[in-house]
Amino acid sequence: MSFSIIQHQAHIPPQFIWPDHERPCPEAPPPLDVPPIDLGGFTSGDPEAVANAARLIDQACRRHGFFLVVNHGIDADLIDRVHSATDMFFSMPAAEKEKAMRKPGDHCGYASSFTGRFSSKLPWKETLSFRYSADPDLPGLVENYFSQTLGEDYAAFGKVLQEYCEAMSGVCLKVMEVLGVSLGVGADCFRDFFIGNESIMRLNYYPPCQQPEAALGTGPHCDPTSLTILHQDQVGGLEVYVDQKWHSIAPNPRAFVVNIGDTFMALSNGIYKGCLHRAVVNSAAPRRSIAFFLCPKKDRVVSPPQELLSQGNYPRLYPDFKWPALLEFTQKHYRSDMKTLDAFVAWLNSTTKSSTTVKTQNMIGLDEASRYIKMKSPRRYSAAIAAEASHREDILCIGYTGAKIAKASYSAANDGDGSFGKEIAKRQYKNKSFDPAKWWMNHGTTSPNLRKLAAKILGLTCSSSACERNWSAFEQVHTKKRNKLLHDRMKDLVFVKFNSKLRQKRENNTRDPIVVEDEDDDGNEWITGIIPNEEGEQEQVIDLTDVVPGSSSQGMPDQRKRKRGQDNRKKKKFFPVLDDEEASATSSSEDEDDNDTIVPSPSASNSSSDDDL
Ligand SMILES: C=C1C[C@]23C[C@H]1CC[C@H]2[C@]1(C)CCC[C@@](C)(C(=O)O)[C@H]1[C@@H]3C(=O)O
Ligand SMILES: O=C(O)CCC(=O)C(=O)O
Ligand SMILES: [Fe+2]
Repeated sequence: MSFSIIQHQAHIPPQFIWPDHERPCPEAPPPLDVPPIDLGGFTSGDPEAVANAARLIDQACRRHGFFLVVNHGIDADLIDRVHSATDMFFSMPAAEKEKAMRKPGDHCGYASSFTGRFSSKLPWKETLSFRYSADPDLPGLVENYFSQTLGEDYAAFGKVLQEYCEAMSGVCLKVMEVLGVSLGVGADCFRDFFIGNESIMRLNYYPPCQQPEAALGTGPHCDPTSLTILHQDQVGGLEVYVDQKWHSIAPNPRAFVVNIGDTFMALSNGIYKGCLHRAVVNSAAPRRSIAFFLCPKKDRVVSPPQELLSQGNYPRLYPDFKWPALLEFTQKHYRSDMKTLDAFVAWLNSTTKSSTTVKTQNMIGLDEASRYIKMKSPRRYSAAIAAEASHREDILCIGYTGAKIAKASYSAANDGDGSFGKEIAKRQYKNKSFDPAKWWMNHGTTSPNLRKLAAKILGLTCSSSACERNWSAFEQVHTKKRNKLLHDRMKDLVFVKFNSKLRQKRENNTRDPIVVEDEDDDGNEWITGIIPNEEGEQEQVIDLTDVVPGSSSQGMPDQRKRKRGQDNRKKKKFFPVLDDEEASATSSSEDEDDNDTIVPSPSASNSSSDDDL
């Protein structure tokens, strides 16, 4: 679909028509008050200029993430040459532009109206995107792209854009210094993170549209990248959504419009925000904007600096990730909008459950939480680690909530708040073996709601091993051949088996817990009460009446003799619990059972899948 045709049509194709609630405002929106950051002043090192720049950028980024950069030092002539080159490219015949056609799943190349990419709400624009790398080992990446993709006739075009990208990379690093100072982590912190950045340059061309009230040049979105440096021409059309309404950002040829992207929002642990913005079109004149999207090197892990977290900006809002994963998500799985980062995190969690391609070291809010927990309370730490190991948001939240509770109790106990401040509360808090749930039940009266929550969460078992052992006992009772036991009987058998083993362990306390004994249970004689002795003839039944609740002597199988092969396994106490008919029912299959491999006692290796946790 070529704009050279549709841009003159009174009625635009339906795919370009946006739903009413997303259409441009009928009236021109009010201008957004974006502070001009004097980059030259900051760079001069003048304390007042530095402080002023940091203050203004902090205010803007905590609110909407947009600001202007002035006194940036970029040659106005260079900017003009880029706009001219942009005009030249988009005025070429479609066939020429299509030599650089974007390939599906790739963010580079020429795209027109995005017909091949989205089925509705198509943006009214043509774009040309390409990679830039600040890596000194990759000089001239932009220049080469143009020569190789469009031919040597475009070498000069590529040279201009290469020079512009290098200038943009420099401006970004300077802005990162200001952001570092404003967040109190130092000028080098974020700057160093983006050294050698592998960024994206995009030329936007918005043709005139005969139904501008129903179309959008670029739909509402937050940039998934780290920082965007945008230079728009004098036509205007950029709008930002702040305080529940759209605002315009007036063109200013001497200023770059800069905004925080999702990746930097994650880097700042949500302190600085990416913001919803869009581009509207008009029926009279084409509009151009040039966007440089700063992205970190592909191997950089996007994780807030420790200095930020130790300042108490905690818990973690986003897990660790690498930019290529987010980029792939926007190119192959999700159309960037205002929820891209949240959708990405959910996607990340689901993919990390099935693969380890993405480091799962920091799940949602947990890494710092579990570090805190470990420092304060090993038991809570184990809850968090179990949660982390389980990849389960609900348990993750417990881990994270556990940390908050740990933090609350720690500060309360130390600040001497109410019931928390009693000597016994402090003493028991310092006692690491004291049960945290009991601590809260004893001393949480000052905050009853938190006490209830704490008791629930800190009282949770943080591992499933007890359940696993029980399920293993179940597997030894319910076999493929003994599968007709009634539900209650089944429960009783598992109860007796599980507890008889516990009793054996307790009685047989000489057992070295390290040595894993061959804990076979002799083909389940414990169920029928038929126990082979050393010679294999004498069979003996032990009356359970006083041991197993609900069993009755008449239910006990009487003595039966049965020839057995020499059985030199250790004689063990087992408790017959089947009544006669069931015993006979199983005894016929019992012989078959004998050739079942004896199921080993539940082992730690019985790892459960996530689903079981
Ligand atoms: C990584 C990117 C994806 C987009 C280009 C860069 C940064 C901004 C993204 C985008 C412009 C946000 C709005 C939707 C989008 C599809 C577009 O209109 O072009 C986005 C870009 C893209 O996915 O190509
Ligand atoms: O063209 C504009 O003014 C904004 C474009 C934009 O937001 C983008 O390309 O991400
Ligand atoms: Fe954008």
